[in-house]
Amino acid sequence: MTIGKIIDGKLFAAGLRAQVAEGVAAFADAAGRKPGLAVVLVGEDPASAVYVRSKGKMTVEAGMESFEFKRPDSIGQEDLLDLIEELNEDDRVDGILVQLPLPAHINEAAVIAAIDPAKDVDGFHIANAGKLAVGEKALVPCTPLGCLMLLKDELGDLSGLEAVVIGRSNIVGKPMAQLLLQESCTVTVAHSRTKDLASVVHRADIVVAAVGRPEMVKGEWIKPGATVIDVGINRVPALEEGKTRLVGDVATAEAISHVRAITPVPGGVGPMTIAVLLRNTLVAACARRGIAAPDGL
Ligand SMILES: NC(=O)C1=CN([C@@H]2O[C@H](COP(=O)(O)OP(=O)(O)OC[C@H]3O[C@@H](n4cnc5c(N)ncnc54)[C@H](OP(=O)(O)O)[C@@H]3O)[C@@H](O)[C@H]2O)C=CC1
Ligand SMILES: Nc1nc(=O)c2c([nH]1)NC[C@@H]1CN(c3ccc(C(=O)N[C@@H](CCC(=O)O)C(=O)O)cc3)C=[N+]21
Ligand SMILES: [Mg+2]
Repeated sequence: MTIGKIIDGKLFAAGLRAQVAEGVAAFADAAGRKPGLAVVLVGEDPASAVYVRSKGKMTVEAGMESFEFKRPDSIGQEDLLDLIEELNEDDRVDGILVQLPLPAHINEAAVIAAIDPAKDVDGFHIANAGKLAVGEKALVPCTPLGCLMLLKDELGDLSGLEAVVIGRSNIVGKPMAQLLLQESCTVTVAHSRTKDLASVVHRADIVVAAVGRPEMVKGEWIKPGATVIDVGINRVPALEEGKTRLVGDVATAEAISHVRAITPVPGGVGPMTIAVLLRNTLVAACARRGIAAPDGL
């Protein structure tokens, strides 16, 4: 039995952040100011608050300006749209991220549509999603772009490979499929209505699991030698009373003996998402100022 490689997303992300920091310094020299990222958090969800704090810390560590806006659950849609309008007009702000999900009384699509596409560092605006779909230069969603970077680092050229993406959300599954298609993979997108998911997954040289179901993808589903990217972040009860732990969408302990390589949870895709967010903020800042973005980002 061979054991596959564990892809160190945390290490790769640290390298990317260091590269971004160099680009940030060059931008600041040329523009006379730092790139700025505004993060908007609505409500009190403790997990979201943790992510936002960690994003803010890493933004500052990369040499960028971090602006945080916390608003109560009770905020009205109009007030939220007014805040976004202010951020659109603020020249110190190059990137705007509105933490999702939003409370049920707020129309998420309307909020995303209000963000200036040039500042849409999540790549969720229809203008960016459309550009990605037709192959034009766009701000690309952070999580799938981070997954693609890990895949290219592990596999090199992806062309001709069978890729199966499990999940079809606008923020992970769909843009992931677009990116893999652009790399000339043969792409299948599976979802909750897919029949016989196990056999669909068994065709794949590349599996990207973005479902939100703890350890749903079983080891024996994986074709021997496939590369597996586990996007899932699921909090489950730990052995110790009252504690929780994070697991992905893949049963990693089983899968490890089938794969060529696999991302762990934690320490895989999650840190890449934040590093790519900083990368996108630098790219957006450069584009807004007409400054060339550093190569190889
Ligand atoms: N690491 C990171 O940085 C990030 C991690 N995540 C994590 O990734 C996971 C997915 O996130 P997201 O895309 O937002 O989730 P969504 O809930 O928006 O989408 C989940 C997708 O999985 C599909 N699905 C649900 N059940 C099954 C099933 N039994 N078999 C096959 N497909 C199924 C759904 O199908 P259908 O469309 O038919 O309902 C849907 O397309 C979550 O665990 C989330 O926490 C998300 C963002 C960033
Ligand atoms: N507008 C918007 N953009 C997002 O990109 C966005 C969002 N909303 N809402 C929530 C999801 C989730 N997400 C994660 C980012 C980092 C980790 C991450 O760093 N995870 C660590 C572990 C963190 C922990 O221990 O809890 C890891 O996997 O190693 C996870 C999840 C971004 N999201
Ligand atoms: Mg909503």
